[in-house]
Formats: sequence, C-alpha cells, structure tokens
Amino acid sequence: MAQISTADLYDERGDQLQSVALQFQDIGGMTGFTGVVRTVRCFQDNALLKQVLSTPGDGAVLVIDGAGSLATALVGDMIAGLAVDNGWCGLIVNGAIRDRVAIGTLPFGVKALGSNPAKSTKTGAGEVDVEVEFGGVVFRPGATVWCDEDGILVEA
Ligand SMILES: O=C([O-])CC(=O)C(=O)O
Repeated sequence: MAQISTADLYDERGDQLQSVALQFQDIGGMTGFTGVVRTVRCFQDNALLKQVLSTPGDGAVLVIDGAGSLATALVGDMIAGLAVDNGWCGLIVNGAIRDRVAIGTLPFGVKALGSNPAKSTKTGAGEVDVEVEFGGVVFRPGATVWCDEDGILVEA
C-alpha cells in the first residue's frame, strides 16, 4: 500500500509535525519511506554509522548528522547494501554520499545533501541515538519520520 504523502499528512496533523527546510536530494531507489528514527552524529568519519547499520534495523530510518559537510562521503553502495540486508528502511544524511548510481538501484530510501567521491575516515568517532538538529528540526530517537519527494516530516 502506498504511504500517505507528506503534504496530505501535514494537512492532517501539521500541528504535531516538524518539517525539514533543508533541500535534500532523493538518491535511493525508494523515494517514499517512513520509520522510527535512530541517529548517528559524526563528522567526515563513517566507522560508527557502519557499525550501527551492521545491526538489525527493524524498519528504522537512520538519521546521520554529518554537520552538513560535503567534503567526504559518509555512505557508499556497500554501506547502503549492508543497511538493506539488515532491515533498515532508509537513511537521511546531513552530508554527502558516493556511488550515487548504485544506491539508486537499491530498494531503499536515501536522502542526502549531495555526493562526493572522497571517502571518510574510519576512526569510529561520533555518537549514537542522541538528538540531532538540522534544517530547523530536532530528530529524537524513537520519533516517526516520513519522507517523500516533497520533503521530510518528523514527530515533534
Ligand atoms: O567505505 C566507505 O567509506 C563508503 C563506501 O564507499 C561504501 O559504503 O561503499
């Protein structure tokens, strides 16, 4: 069954929702996706998010706050494939990805600011399941998020 559009959802329950003002690109093969928020905060380093995506996702959306850096890719086709295999439903990346064409073939939601072929460091620095904030919105772990071509809504 098709999920409700974010515009219709906003008309129904906008008072309970936050809408992301940043303009993300739809890169994954699935543009409409919804799930419970999990989070990683990291900066130009992707070992921690790879570790999280190696665990069962149970249909959750991983919100990755890379502080908006476009200097290195936080996710490529291997990490995105790992996430699909482990039952995550999508990623929202406040930063860059790479392997854009391959990610576009996956049955998976990926919103990101852009792409860059340069890889990230792998030290594991960062935090998991903390509140993150970008685009005028606070993402709380456990809140529900809805994504489609129009944007991103998350429970307040
Ligand atoms: O390993 C990385 O840094 C990201 C990547 O290229 C992939 O997931 O395929």
